[in-house]
Amino acid sequence: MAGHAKDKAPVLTIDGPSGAGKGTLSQLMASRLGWHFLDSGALYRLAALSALSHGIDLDRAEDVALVAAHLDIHFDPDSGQVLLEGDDVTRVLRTEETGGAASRVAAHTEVRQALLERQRAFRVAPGLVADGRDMGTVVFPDAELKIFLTASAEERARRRVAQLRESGGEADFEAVLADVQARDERDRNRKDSPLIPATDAITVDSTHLNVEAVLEAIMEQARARGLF
Ligand SMILES: Nc1ncnc2c1ncn2[C@@H]1O[C@H](COP(=O)(O)OP(=O)(O)O)[C@@H](O)[C@H]1O
Ligand SMILES: Nc1ccn([C@@H]2O[C@H](COP(=O)(O)OP(=O)(O)O)[C@@H](O)[C@H]2O)c(=O)n1
Repeated sequence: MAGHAKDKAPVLTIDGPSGAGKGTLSQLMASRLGWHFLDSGALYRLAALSALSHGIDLDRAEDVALVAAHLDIHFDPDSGQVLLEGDDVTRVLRTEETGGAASRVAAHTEVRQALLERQRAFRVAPGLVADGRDMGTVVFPDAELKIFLTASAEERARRRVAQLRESGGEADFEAVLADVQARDERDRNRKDSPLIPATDAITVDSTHLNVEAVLEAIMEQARARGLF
């Protein structure tokens, strides 16, 4: 079939703004399909943390790209622990502050290029579910199924506050909403790989859907494309 990557493992991409449920749904879909999972945002977060730990100004594109190209990461799938250059960054990786730093380094073309092949290397049999901002537009433009997962900014901020509180942190709704909106704005307006649905993406608005309902909506699309 024209445009079908027959020689490559199939890919399901889930892109969208912060707190839309991409990570949750990508992991659920990966386990339903028995496929691998790529959390591309974690790579941008790790690149930002690595730059900060080396005292590199996040605005210096080429310097950040250099650390991004040489990330020394260990991920323990059983415990979920993440080590960066031997340091345990599991908790700091998920903070809103790190998300903001990730979005700053993600605006640099040099950094995006440095991470491109590393992301594509996750595409191995039997398949890949990839979560991010540009999975369907830039990294895997020939993906078999592309989902653009959205929700209102208020709902996404509510989810993030609940998530931060559950993990023992403190979170103020107005502050989180402002952070989420600032990050969306930067991600949508950057020149390279902005947050935008691929022309062939299916948009799923999760504002009024629980996780089960979103999973069912994505499963239906996956079934329709013969991914099961
Ligand atoms: N449809 C949904 N309804 C309610 N809560 C959700 C839904 N989808 C995800 N969540 C919760 O919202 C939080 C953020 O989800 P996450 O998957 O981390 O989003 P993203 O990866 O898009 O930033 C998590 O605590 C998750 O359990
Ligand atoms: N494919 C990707 C994934 C993340 N990112 C950047 O990395 C930041 C953190 O991504 P994330 O997916 O971990 O963030 P959340 O959606 O989990 O809040 C985003 O705000 C983007 O700026 C990107 O530019 N491209």
